[in-house]
Amino acid sequence: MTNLSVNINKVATIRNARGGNMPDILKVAQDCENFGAQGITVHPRPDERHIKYSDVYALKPLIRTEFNIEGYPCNDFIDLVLKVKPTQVTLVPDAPDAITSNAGWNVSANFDLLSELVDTFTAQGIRTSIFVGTDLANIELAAKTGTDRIELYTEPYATNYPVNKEEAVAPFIAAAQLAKNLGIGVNAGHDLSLENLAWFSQNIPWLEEVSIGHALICDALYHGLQETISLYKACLQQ
Ligand SMILES: CC(=O)[C@@H](O)[C@H](O)COP(=O)(O)O
Ligand SMILES: NCC(=O)COP(=O)(O)O
Repeated sequence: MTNLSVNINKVATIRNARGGNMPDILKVAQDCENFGAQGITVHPRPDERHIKYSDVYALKPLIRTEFNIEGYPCNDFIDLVLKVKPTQVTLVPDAPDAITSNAGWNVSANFDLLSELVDTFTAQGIRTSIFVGTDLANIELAAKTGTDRIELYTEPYATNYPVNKEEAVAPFIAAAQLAKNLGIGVNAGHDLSLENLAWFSQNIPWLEEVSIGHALICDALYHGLQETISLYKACLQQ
């Protein structure tokens, strides 16, 4: 079974637009869980333009499912994760000014950093995941850091899906198969949507988790949050 983790960054973006507390992201996170989400993902960025560090602390005691914190491992982020102790930390190599995540790690160039971080978080009982593209040598190196999982960066899949869905998913099947053979779990995320999720899931049924935010929150404008979460979960059950 593949778990759906709802990324609530975009909900915080709407809240921050007016400086008040509407929508209440703590309530939204709890409602996502009540509506069937199996996890909540947040991706705090240094400028706190959506999820704020204070949100992450406030969410921790409320989350009953899996809590996944994603982000670039600057000192403040590492400190936050060690204090909050989420279920999972996903290490993402995005620059502080990135509009959104736009690449996976070059593991070779960051091997010592990633290995040390994996050790640090593992020692605190936090599951680790490293955000990567589909390059196979890079995934082999990621496994050598001792990470529990990788998260496949699916933006290239989402872009190519409307052009040729077989070709779009092929490198992701190979990458996920290699990770499975290496004994590490596979998560996926970025630009997954109601349009492209079912095909991805059918082709990689051993996927542990998808984290989805942007498209899911956009769909919720039309379907409502409860129905939207059901629709996404249905894509994972085909
Ligand atoms: C790692 C990843 O792909 C997502 O966490 C994405 O970066 C969401 O961040 P934004 O909500 O800032 O786009
Ligand atoms: N890890 C990916 C994520 O959390 C959500 O990405 P997106 O659906 O907002 O593109």
